[in-house]
Amino acid sequence: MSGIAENKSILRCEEIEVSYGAFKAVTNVTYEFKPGFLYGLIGPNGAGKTTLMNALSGRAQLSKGRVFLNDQEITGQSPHARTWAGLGRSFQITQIFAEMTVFENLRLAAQAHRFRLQPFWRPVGKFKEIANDAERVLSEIGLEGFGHVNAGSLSHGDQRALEIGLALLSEPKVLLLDEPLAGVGHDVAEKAVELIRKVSQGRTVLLIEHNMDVVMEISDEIIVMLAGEILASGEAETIKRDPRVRTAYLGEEE
Ligand SMILES: Nc1ncnc2c1ncn2[C@@H]1O[C@H](COP(=O)(O)OP(=O)(O)OP(=O)(O)O)[C@@H](O)[C@H]1O
Repeated sequence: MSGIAENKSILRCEEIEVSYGAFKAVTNVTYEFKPGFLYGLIGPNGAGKTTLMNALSGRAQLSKGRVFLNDQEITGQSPHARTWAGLGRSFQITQIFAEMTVFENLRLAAQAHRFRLQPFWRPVGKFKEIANDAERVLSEIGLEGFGHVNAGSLSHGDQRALEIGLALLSEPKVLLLDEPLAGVGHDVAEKAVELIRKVSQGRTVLLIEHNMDVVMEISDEIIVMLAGEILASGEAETIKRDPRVRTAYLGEEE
């Protein structure tokens, strides 16, 4: 491997493959994710986007290939170990505790992170710092007024924001977002896009999103998948003009 290329990427996968029996959901994917970039991952249903994200986060087992975070090989590490190493993710399916308040949800995640960092903390400062972490993220995700509301009674859009907040509490360097706008109404989508922009400051984000306008507007680089492989990648304008993408994905003839 070239030393220069390795130093430039924060996350890298080499020739990865995920198989379900004889079916290859992801095949021969090699990619370097640069620090501070926002990547939009697109492709038709079943193209392998979520599987690729799962392969990076450790939720899908590789049948081939390797994954590196900051040049450290993480192939075979558990999702938890990867989270601790700086690879965070939020899910397509809601992960929040509906019966607990928004603040309690955040505080639990903050507590898990703090205890992992410093398991032998003195209890005196502990609760204050955990509460501060939770407050900071509450404001970062724009839910300041909702700390005491039960998470289950938040609007769908605010629940998605809370999920992003839970992921932020592990202080990820790389954040994987699987359809954070899914089911979010038009009226709040703009707010959600702003949140994604905000959380992408100073970190690398990989975003799966079906809304093409959003992806084209927000991404520094777009990765197009088709049938388990990367068909094309590049800036929005390049991708929009790519005849392979237009034919295979956007459904247009050249
Ligand atoms: N656990 C599994 N067992 C068997 N097949 C699976 C499994 N998970 C995914 N697949 C298959 O792998 C392929 C890729 O699925 P994946 O969910 O990664 O696609 P996607 O691009 O994220 O699609 P969508 O946009 O619909 O979410 C699909 O054909 C899917 O049916």
